[in-house]
Amino acid sequence: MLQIYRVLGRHGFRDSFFPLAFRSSAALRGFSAAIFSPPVSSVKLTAEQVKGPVHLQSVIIVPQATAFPNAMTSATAVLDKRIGFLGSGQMAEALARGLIKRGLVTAERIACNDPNPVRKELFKSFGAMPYDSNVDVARNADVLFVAVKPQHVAQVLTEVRSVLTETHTVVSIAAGITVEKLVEAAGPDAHVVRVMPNTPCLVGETAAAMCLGGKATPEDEALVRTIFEAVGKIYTVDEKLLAAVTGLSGSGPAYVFMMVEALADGGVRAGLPRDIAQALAAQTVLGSAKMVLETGTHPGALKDMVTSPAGTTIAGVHELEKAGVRAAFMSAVVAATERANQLSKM
Ligand SMILES: NC(=O)C1=CN([C@@H]2O[C@H](COP(=O)(O)OP(=O)(O)OC[C@H]3O[C@@H](n4cnc5c(N)ncnc54)[C@H](O)[C@@H]3O)[C@@H](O)[C@H]2O)C=CC1
Ligand SMILES: O=C(O)[C@@H]1CCC=N1
Repeated sequence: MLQIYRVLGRHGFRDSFFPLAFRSSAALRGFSAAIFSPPVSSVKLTAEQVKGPVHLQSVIIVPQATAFPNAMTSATAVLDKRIGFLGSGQMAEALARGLIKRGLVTAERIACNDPNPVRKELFKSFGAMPYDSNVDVARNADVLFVAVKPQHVAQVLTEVRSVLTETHTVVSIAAGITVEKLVEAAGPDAHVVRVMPNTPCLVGETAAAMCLGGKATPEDEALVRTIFEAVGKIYTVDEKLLAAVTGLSGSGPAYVFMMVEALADGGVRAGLPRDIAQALAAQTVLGSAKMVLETGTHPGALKDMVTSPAGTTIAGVHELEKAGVRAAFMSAVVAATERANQLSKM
């Protein structure tokens, strides 16, 4: 029977479970702060918990209070890798800040470059290390995020190609740039992972998907998973599905922000003060999303639970249906998906 050890949570850590094989393996080097309980072999593990040690091959657990006295949320691990950003724009900032906030990396282990000095100053302001060239970033990073606009991806990868080694994991977040193009620019030996994240990684709630390319290994995949699971959720998909991911979750925050803004406007129109209307709108979206995720109940059934016969909600729902709101959301996802497909052909 699989023997399970429990690593007791300390200083805000969640308890973790490890199969016996990992108790003495290299994967646990550095777990000096962890306390092992007696084996608890009867414990029921979720698939995620069993996968845990695999993800932890490149991390070291330390007590959060020692490592990150100012961390805003509890972290389970510190990544033993340096992170680099080629391009320090909106998405790079959201990811960098999210990773720091979650305590996965310390800011000084984040390298970045950008031709815009304002962006470099901004990264410097939260403790990251700006460099003068993309090559310098690559030399000072193990995980190298390509976070420029799609049309600049080939150029920046070609620039750093000569300094890439097999220890680099190159992660492109560019919409529509295929792994084939990434490998063409980075070289056939590059460990390439293509990810489509979204900006809520800033608050630890990204919805992302990835696929592997070039010489990328399961270790690269596990590493990228560790990074994105620190700031939300990530799924591995076939590359052909990444355009749809881009149309749904990559672009999706914009649709939801528009919805929150419009709901708040409706509240103001109905007489609420702006600040209360906006807070109620955002909290309603948050709570409803949580109900979908945590209950596993179909959203249609959850909607039915709100709509009383001849009540208020059905009157509102009727207006949404008359305006074609469902078709509008579907069309938005499809249009953004088509645009992502266009980008990959350019
Ligand atoms: N913004 C979003 O919500 C999401 C963006 N993405 C992808 O992330 C990538 C970046 O998007 P954003 O952050 O929104 O764009 P952005 O325009 O905010 O950031 C791109 C940055 O790259 C810099 N840059 C341009 N040429 C460069 C070079 N040669 N070397 C280094 N830096 C250079 C620009 O100065 C800019 O600051 C895009 O490929 C996009 O498809 C993916 C998912 C979501
Ligand atoms: O609008 C864009 O092209 C990027 C990709 C996904 C979200 N923003």
